[in-house]
Amino acid sequence: MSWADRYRPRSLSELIISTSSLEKISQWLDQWKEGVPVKKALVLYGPPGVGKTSAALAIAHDLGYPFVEMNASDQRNRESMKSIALMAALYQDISSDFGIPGQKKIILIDEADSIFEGRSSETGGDTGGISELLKVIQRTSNPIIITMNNYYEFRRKGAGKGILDSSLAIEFIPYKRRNDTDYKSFKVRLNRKIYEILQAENVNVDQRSVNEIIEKNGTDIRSILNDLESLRNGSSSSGLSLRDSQISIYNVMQDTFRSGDYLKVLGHLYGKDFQTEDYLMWMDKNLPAECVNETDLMESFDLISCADIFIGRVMKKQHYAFKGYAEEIAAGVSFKIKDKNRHYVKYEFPSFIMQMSKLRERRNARKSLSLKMGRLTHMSARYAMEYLWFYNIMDRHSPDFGRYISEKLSLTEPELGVLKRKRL
Ligand SMILES: Nc1ncnc2c1ncn2[C@@H]1O[C@H](COP(=O)(O)OP(=O)(O)OP(=O)(O)O)[C@@H](O)[C@H]1O
Repeated sequence: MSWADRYRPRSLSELIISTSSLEKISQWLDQWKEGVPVKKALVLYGPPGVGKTSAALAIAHDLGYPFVEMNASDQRNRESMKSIALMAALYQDISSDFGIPGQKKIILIDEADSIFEGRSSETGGDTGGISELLKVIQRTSNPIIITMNNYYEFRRKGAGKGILDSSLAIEFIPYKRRNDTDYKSFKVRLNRKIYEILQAENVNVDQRSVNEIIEKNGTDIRSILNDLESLRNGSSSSGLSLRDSQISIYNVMQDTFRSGDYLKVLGHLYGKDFQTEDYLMWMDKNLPAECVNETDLMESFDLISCADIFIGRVMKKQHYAFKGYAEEIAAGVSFKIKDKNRHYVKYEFPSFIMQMSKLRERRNARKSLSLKMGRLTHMSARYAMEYLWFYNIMDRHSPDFGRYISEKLSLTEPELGVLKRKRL
């Protein structure tokens, strides 16, 4: 199943449409909950891939009605329209026979404008199907939803005008200008949807590539999702690829543990934009959870420690060519793990990196606190740093001191932590 199908909005609240369109649809739904409204048909029109069919399905879901669907491009003739009408009528009769009063169903006529395709103009392109549809609308007590691309073309032909006049028509994507607030909210919601899909699919694409895809496809969400998916499959026509985009440490690690494809992992490592030493730390932390076989675990750790030696040489001698050696050795873990773990493993953040970042934060807080205290007491930051122990004692013996200093110097949370000598 494609991403566009898998992530089709199920309810109206998940649909990315303008507030005014949503309001109109909601009002129409409310009317159906109370009885049979004057406008029994809802026409949703707009360019492809903007959510017309999804909206119809979401309406059926939200109303809790079953639906009968007819794709007009498949069966364009009078008979099929008749059978729809018959089914709708039958359904109600059966419902009332079984004592289920008022059970309605939605009749969906998808891509209605294709009913005219290839028809002669003598009858306005209509072979009877459209006039039959008009009759269904007039007689039915079921909600009818009609989707189409070209509203004005439809209106010009046969009974098209009659249908549109007796329906509530809503245009999809009526963004007038690019700085329109609806367009802005469309982009925010679209980005959120994309982010959620990428998370669920465990795929990492950088924002630049996402923006380019949105820019290229405009408001066609189906094409946007298709392009993103083809990026993942490596068959993108957009000129972008995951290589250009950021590949997360998480994905590379997963490929190292599970793909068994040494060259693929090496390719990721050459194009990565994270540090090799971070990659080694992540591997070190998560190897035990991934390896189900002790020998695999031992041999993999051996490779990681070997790679670490080369990273050490990079740091000591500033010999950056050794980084490549470290990567080639570490990627070897992909063929060391022979027994693949088939279960889901939640990777953990390496505690060392976390500890280091906390230490870095603490060091910076020490510096900035010393600078502030130095200014207050007319001494250098370096000198003030030597007296931090003293300020801490002052604070412990007189809580007012801490409060006073904190307010006077507008101390940040980490700086206050240093003053109070809070543990990391
Ligand atoms: N407004 C939207 N909100 C959320 N997802 C959308 C929206 N529009 C399209 N999509 C995504 O694109 C897919 C295709 O949308 P849909 O079939 O509803 O478009 P359409 O407007 O009916 O297109 P067409 O005119 O080609 O039939 C959906 O399954 C969904 O994943």
